[in-house]
Amino acid sequence: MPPVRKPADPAVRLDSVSRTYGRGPAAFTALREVSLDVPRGAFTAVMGPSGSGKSTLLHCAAGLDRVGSGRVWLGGVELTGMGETALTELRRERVGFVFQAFNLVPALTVAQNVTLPLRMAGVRVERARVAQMLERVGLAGRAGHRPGMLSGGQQQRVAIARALVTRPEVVFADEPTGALDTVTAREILDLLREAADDLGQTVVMVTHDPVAAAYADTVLFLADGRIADVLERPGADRIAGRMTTLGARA
Ligand SMILES: Nc1ncnc2c1ncn2[C@@H]1O[C@H](COP(=O)(O)OP(=O)(O)OP(=O)(O)O)[C@@H](O)[C@H]1O
Repeated sequence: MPPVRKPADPAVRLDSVSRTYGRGPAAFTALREVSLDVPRGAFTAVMGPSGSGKSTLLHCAAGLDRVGSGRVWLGGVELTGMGETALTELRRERVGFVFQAFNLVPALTVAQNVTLPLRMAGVRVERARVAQMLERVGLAGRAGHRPGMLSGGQQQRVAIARALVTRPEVVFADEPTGALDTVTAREILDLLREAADDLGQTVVMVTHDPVAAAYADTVLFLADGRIADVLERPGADRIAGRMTTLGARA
């Protein structure tokens, strides 16, 4: 009899996740029984009207926020019920983050910013690996510069190198192009796309921009805290059209 192959664990799994902010009459349910699997090595975009729960979904999946009910796994490890210390460690070692505001440490050089997660995790820093990461994001000559000497797009490249350097289970990007001009935004999206294609890096990105979402393999649409639709490899026009029917201005 052929061996039974167990399907590979998804990079992220949410099982019937709900999240309510506040209590009593002021309570607001931002996620309502959301279930999804994010496949490994894929680039997934999360779209939806303002307030539909995109950031809440990302924070719950990344272990930055606690769910009210339901269960969350990251790389086969269940986050739900994990203690704060274990969660912090897991985020440090298995998750990469890219934010709209770059979030670099201004007093540190580019190379020091990139190696920060490794040093915090007590992992020996391989110089060659850092050089390789800076090369990948097009900043080979900038290792000794401070973030203040770089453009916004260059700072976001540093943030991407920092997110990739630990070879995390997932890179979560929250509006990574929100503060950038169109041309620079495309360059950042190319880097995220290449991380998935060349490194097999799982990427989950929240965005408002249909053109940005069109770089992803899969686009999830949220509306009122629920998954309203999932499109595979849609073009920007189709994404914009779907957003319009969800009541958003795309
Ligand atoms: N800490 C909080 N306390 C109370 N309500 C919150 C909190 N965080 C988010 N919310 C509410 O939950 C809902 C979903 O918020 P969330 O930030 O996940 O939406 P979003 O889709 O990311 O929105 P946007 O596109 O505007 O960033 C919103 O109505 C928001 O006001």
